[in-house]
Order: sequence, then C-alpha cells, then structure tokens
Amino acid sequence: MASGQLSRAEALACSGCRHACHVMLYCDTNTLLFGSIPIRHIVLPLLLPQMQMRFDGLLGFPGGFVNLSEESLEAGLGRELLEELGVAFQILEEDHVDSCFAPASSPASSTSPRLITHFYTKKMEEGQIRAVETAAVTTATDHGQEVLGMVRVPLHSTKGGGGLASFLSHSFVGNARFQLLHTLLRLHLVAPEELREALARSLKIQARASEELRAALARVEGKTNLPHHSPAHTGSAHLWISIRHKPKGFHQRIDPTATPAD
Ligand SMILES: O=c1[nH]cnc2c1ncn2[C@H]1C[C@H](O)[C@@H](COP(=O)(O)OP(=O)(O)O)O1
Repeated sequence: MASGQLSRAEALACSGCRHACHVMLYCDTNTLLFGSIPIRHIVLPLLLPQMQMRFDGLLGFPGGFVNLSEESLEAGLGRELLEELGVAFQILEEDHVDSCFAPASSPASSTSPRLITHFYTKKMEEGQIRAVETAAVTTATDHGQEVLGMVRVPLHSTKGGGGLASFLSHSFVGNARFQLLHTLLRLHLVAPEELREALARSLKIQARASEELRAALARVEGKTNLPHHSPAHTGSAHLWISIRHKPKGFHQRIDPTATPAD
C-alpha cells in the first residue's frame, strides 16, 4: 500500500478523523479532436475524465466533506455531487478506489483532526456526462461560487507537447493530481510510457512558467529597466488590459511601475 494509504475499514475506524470523498466521472467517446486530425496518442474510443476548477483556483474532483455521524461516505458524496453538479448520483461502495491521509499541502491539513480523502470512479455514458456538464452550469447551486466550471482532462498529446502534459502542469488541490495519475494507469486510460512522457514534458512546461512568473513579478515590482519600446517588451510577461468602451481590438498597455499620476 502506498504511503498514507488506508483500507476502507481502517479509514472508517479512525474516530477522530475528518473525511472527504471525491469522484472521477468518465466515459468512452468516438468523438475525434478537430474532426479527424490524427493527433499522436489519441485513444479510440477516447475517454473523457472530468475535473473541476475550484473557488481557490485549483483543479480537483467533484465531492467534499462527509459527516459520518449523519451519513455514509457514499451518501455524503452523493449530496456533494448534487450541490456541485446539479445531478443526483447513486455512488456505490463498489465505486470506491482508495482512502488515504491527505498530504500536508492539502487546505484542510493544517487544522486537526486529520483529514482522510476517499476516492471513487464512476463510468458513465457519454450522454450522461454531457447532461452533467449542462446541469453543472445551470442547476448546480455551487456553480460560480465553490465551483467555477467543469473541465475535461485531455488525454491526448499535441505535436507541440500540449494536451495531457499541459493539463498536468496546472495546480491541483491536495492529492488530486496523484489520484488522477493513479486512476489513468489503473483504468488503462493512458499507457505508462505515454504518462511518463507527458510528465517529463509537464516539468519543462512548469519550468518555463516559473521563468515567466518571475519575469512578471519583477515587472510588477518595478525591478526591470527594459526600455518601453524594446522588442523584449512585447513578451508574455507584459501586462495588457482590454478597455471595453474602446473600439474592438484596442488595448491599453498597463505599466505596473507607473504611479497613478503618470
Ligand atoms: O479532488 C480532490 N482530491 C483529493 N483531495 C481533495 C480534492 N478536493 C479537495 N480535497 C481535499 C482538500 C479539501 O480541503 C478537502 C475537502 O474538499 P472540498 O471539496 O473542498 O470540500 P467542500 O466542498 O468544502 O465540502 O478535501
């Protein structure tokens, strides 16, 4: 068993622990990206796992805290899914994948009692997943508040190294990235070699993003002395803002080093 992992029985026996349950919904589809372009690594039938952008800007799976004195793990997860996705789900014990102590980086881990996260997967029909995507932005009470939107996980790789690699380089809550990777392998949604390649690319994407963020921070803090018309000035670290009442396409450059009187 991986470090921090518990059996379901051990997890339920932890009297002082808090519990949170999350689920990965996924389906098969024959849809091709861009119609028919044979992008390397596209898997047929494609599999579409779902995640969500949370209120804190992190990616995670739908779900949340469960109160074991009032409900079972699965009933609590069903309640959370109704709030976040606007759809009533029947999550079963057989959908349970694993339970583990949340890592120290998890938002709820800084407070005691300890948090145990339980992970589930549920395979659906493509039409059901599409209905969930619609309900998540129409009837779900959490939409626009705790949940900013549902996102599909791209399992393919583009020629430029995008797709899964780019997705994995985003920030995830708690052990959600590990849950995703483990599940992609366990359900054979991605081959180990493809995943290894995507992770290696993802590290490069993150390194580039770190450089861009450092450059952006330096500009915001007024630490760069780049002349305003230098070609380097048009790089991605430059901040631009669209002005709504100006003609379409008009952009005003924001100089973060300027005082309001400038
Ligand atoms: O997707 C996840 N995978 C693993 N752990 C997660 C995930 N999402 C959240 N968490 C951790 C960190 C959170 O503090 C707790 C509770 O989850 P959350 O979804 O934020 O709970 P509520 O909706 O507020 O009930 O679990």
